[in-house]
Amino acid sequence: MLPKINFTETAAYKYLADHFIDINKKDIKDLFAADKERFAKFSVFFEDILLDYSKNRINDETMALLMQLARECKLDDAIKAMYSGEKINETEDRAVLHIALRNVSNTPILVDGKDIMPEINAVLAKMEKFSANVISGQWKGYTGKAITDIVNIGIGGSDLGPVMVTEALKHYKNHLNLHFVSNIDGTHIVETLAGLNAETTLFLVASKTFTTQETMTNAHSARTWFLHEGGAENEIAKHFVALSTNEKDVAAFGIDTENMFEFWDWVGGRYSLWSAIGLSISLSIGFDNFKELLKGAHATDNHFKNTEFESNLPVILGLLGIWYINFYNAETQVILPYDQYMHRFSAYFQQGDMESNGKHVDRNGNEVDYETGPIIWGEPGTNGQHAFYQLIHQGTRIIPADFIAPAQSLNPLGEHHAILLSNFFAQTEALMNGKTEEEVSEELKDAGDTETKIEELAPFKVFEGNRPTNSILLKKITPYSLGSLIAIYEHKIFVQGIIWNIFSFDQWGVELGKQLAKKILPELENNSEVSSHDSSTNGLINQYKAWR
Ligand SMILES: O=P(O)(O)OC[C@H]1O[C@H](O)[C@@H](O)[C@@H](O)[C@@H]1O
Repeated sequence: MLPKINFTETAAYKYLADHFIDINKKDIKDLFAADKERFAKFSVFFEDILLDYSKNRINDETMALLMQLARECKLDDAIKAMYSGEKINETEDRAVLHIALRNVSNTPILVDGKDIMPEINAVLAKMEKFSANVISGQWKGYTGKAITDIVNIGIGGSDLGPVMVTEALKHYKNHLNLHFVSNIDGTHIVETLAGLNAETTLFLVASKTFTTQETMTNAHSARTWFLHEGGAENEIAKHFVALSTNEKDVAAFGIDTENMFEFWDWVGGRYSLWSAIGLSISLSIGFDNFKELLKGAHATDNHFKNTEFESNLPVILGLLGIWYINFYNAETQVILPYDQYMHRFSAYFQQGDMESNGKHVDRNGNEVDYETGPIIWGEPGTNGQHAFYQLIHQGTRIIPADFIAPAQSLNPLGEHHAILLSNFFAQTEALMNGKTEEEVSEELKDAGDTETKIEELAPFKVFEGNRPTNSILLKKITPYSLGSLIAIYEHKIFVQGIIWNIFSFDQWGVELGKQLAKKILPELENNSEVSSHDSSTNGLINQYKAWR
């Protein structure tokens, strides 16, 4: 059982509320001026990852109180509960064990008294063999040709992780072409299949439940396409495999359960890239690299479990988030990777974070009276700089930002990486320091502007600064370091969920829309006027019918 403590009733929370009044008057740049040790104090290494959190609106006391808050909320007990396989996903009566999927040290992990490691290792061995066969060309399509194209059909957690990781690790990929179909919009599958040859295409039907409407519809369309292109029913096994927990429905679809890669109900969809759902990753970069990804995540898992809170990256990041969300009323959190390969990283954590902590009922079943999960967004730098950074620099909201960059480029090209990184360093500096009216006036004077012009323009050119950022500098993007980084963010979400006293591993909020769509679908079958809904929904449906 997880602790069920209202964090706003802890002593630490009350101290933090008082402390906030004091620190809110301070500027980060003054805190730097007053403390030569600030960077050393507020930065921490984990292997080849450096987290610098010194450019935040914090001092020693803030961090000490945040750590106290974590202790009063019994974060340590919660971590132990997760790692020991307790059913901490109480509303679904399930354990939460993505950490087991990457438990490369193989220490037993028990669920209902049974060690789950042998099952995990068996699926990994099956993935290894299958990946090797497909990559080497030993696995043949129905006309005896090797596979050239892989199409992963899945949505949500059965899509976003594989997409993000295969993109982030594209540098390590082999000759196989990867495609991902998620959207129910027919355009997605039509456009994907348009360039493909059925003889050399392998479909991975990725769905934990194997009942998701989008995935099942797309999978059936892929099957129809395969048969239409010349494949026969009894050749489906050579071109369709399933990644799922639902053996019965996989068999009903016509996929040989020999070609099913299993996972388990204690793997949440948005935490499933480490499971059989990662088969597309293993096919794309080879199983050895997939294993490296798992190893990197495992290293983070050990760090999170064994390191004191004060030097624990997920704990620090989680608590800083709490500081801004619950004391500064920050509504969003922006994630800004300065790495083109990581262009889906923020999108991935939109599901990871928002589906986990977008909850308004606490673990006691009561409405919360504080804010929970933030809105997660972001794009890679430097593209974001030319799009939305204006609002981060000069808008009215406080937007805590995570800047992420690799020190080494995987594509060294002239000055590119130095220019990229100069922007990475400059942005956090600019957000912190801002630009005073004096500095602006000086600049305008140097440019030859008149006194009147200077007075007119200055207010618009002032940057108030004091905008908080974390910088995460990695040595290099490798399967291992990416695995570590993803796991850091996963555990950060866990930390925040524990403090907010919410259940982070269910997702009831995705159900209502699905139910209503199922009710509406039959109403779209004929042309008769619909009147069973509110006037807006009726009006929209009837106009659709008139225009289709
Ligand atoms: O893998 P599945 O079962 O197809 O689910 C896909 C997605 O469905 C729902 O939107 C949610 O439950 C997500 O968490 C999940 O990732």
